[in-house]
Amino acid sequence: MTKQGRYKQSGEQSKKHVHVSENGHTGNKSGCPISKKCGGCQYIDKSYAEQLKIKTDQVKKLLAPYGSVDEIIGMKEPYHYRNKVNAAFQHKRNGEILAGVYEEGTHRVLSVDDCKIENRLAQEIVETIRGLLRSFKITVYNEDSGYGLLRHVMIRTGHATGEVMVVLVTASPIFPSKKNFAKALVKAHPQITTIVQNINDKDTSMVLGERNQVLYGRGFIEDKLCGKTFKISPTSFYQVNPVQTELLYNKAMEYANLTGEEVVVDAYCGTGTIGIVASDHAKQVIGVELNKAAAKDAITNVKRNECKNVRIYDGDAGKFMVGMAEAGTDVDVVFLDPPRSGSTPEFFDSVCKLAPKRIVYISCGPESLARDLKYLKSKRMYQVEKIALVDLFPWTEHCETVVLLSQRKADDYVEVELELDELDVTSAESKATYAEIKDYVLKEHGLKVSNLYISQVKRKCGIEVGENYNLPKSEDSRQPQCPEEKEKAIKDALEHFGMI
Ligand SMILES: C[S@@+](CC[C@H](N)C(=O)[O-])C[C@H]1O[C@@H](n2cnc3c(N)ncnc32)[C@H](O)[C@@H]1O
Repeated sequence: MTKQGRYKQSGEQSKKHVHVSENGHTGNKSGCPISKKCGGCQYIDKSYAEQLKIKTDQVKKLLAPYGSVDEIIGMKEPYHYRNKVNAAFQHKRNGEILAGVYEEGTHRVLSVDDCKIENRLAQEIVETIRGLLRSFKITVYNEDSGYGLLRHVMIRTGHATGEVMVVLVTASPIFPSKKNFAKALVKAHPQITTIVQNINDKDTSMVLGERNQVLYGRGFIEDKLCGKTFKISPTSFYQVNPVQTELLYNKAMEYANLTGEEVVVDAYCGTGTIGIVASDHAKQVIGVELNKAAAKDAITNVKRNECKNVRIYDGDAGKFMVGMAEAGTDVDVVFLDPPRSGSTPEFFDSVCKLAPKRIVYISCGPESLARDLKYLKSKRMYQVEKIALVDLFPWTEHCETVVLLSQRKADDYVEVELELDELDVTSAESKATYAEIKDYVLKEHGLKVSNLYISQVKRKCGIEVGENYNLPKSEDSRQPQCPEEKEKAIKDALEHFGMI
């Protein structure tokens, strides 16, 4: 759970404690009474101008070996931008209920009067829920004893649409008077468009469980970004600062420089936002996302925005790219927007095989970005052209980076070519190419093996090699069968490459 403070808005009061910095943005010396304990806003005591400078310096230092960094794109009004608010609850000894955030590194709930970054309405709704708990006799979950019902509340708001989703996370599916509770909540805040009960009955520090039950409305909200509409479910990823996200996506589109002719990959696509925004300017967009709920939302979003040229796949981006490379798909531009931990060598090896003209890397983790750029640099195929910074997370130490890489001229690098007979169209789950398997078998066993033998053994081991790949053309045609010795050697190779 993120650790930001919240509650009763006293905007006027907090203004008394702020100071104005050189660029007119305000800094906060004492505006948040729990900032030291909460730990969510590491830069709460700095002016906004100082925050931007620190972030720029940090990224410049990390990315110095790759290129120069453009001036950071800051937020005009860097307050109450978070469209997702999580609240934890706790009973005090005197019976009073606290609603707030966990004190950093603990599971003690901190109650707060004001949070600079969270959506104001969401904060008011949390406060209302806290009040309703007593009248509805709803108990608060106690992590130590395992008793109690309400574990967390998550509120997501659509910045452009004004839609509001309240997710009540309960430890049990049995929620007495839930419909009446939902009714009372909507009466207090008619802006709420949907209420979902999420059941989390596991002993875990994860906020959300796997089951959802809609108590009111559609069970999701919609928001708009760059003129497109997006469905947001309780569990799907959606950027928390929509105002800055539009600037981030605009920068990514500028870097991609699409003309309408390109085949584009949107890797780690979440609910499909980047690919859908790109789709008006591309021939075809292929999105891939691991989280099933997000991929499902992405498919809905493709239909919702009537994008005829976008296809979404559910799966691991690295493995998906391996499959694309092995199938020899034409790709012109790759967007990737991985989680903070960054991407993988497997992903970049396949990107190099696909050889798109441009790569647009969007990152919320400068360290993992630097690591990945180092890896890409070692492949000598791409060079960094531009680096932009967009501040998506004012008052915190986090920042978003966009990097444009373009393919170096052919004589600057050694191109790795895939042979046609390597094409094994459904090899998304394979980890080594046929050539790699052949090399291994020759080196380790001194045996030469054919593609046919490899495909026979792969099939025997239950590895999908494509419906008709290397199968006899007709029922009665005779094909040589892989001898036992070679079969053993190929199996050894498959084991070596972690394929069986
Ligand atoms: C930083 S988010 C970006 C989402 C989207 N591009 C956006 O702007 O909203 C990273 C996404 O990567 C997904 N993800 C994490 N690991 C993945 C993997 N191995 N393969 C594909 N997607 C993955 C997450 O579920 C999440 O939706």
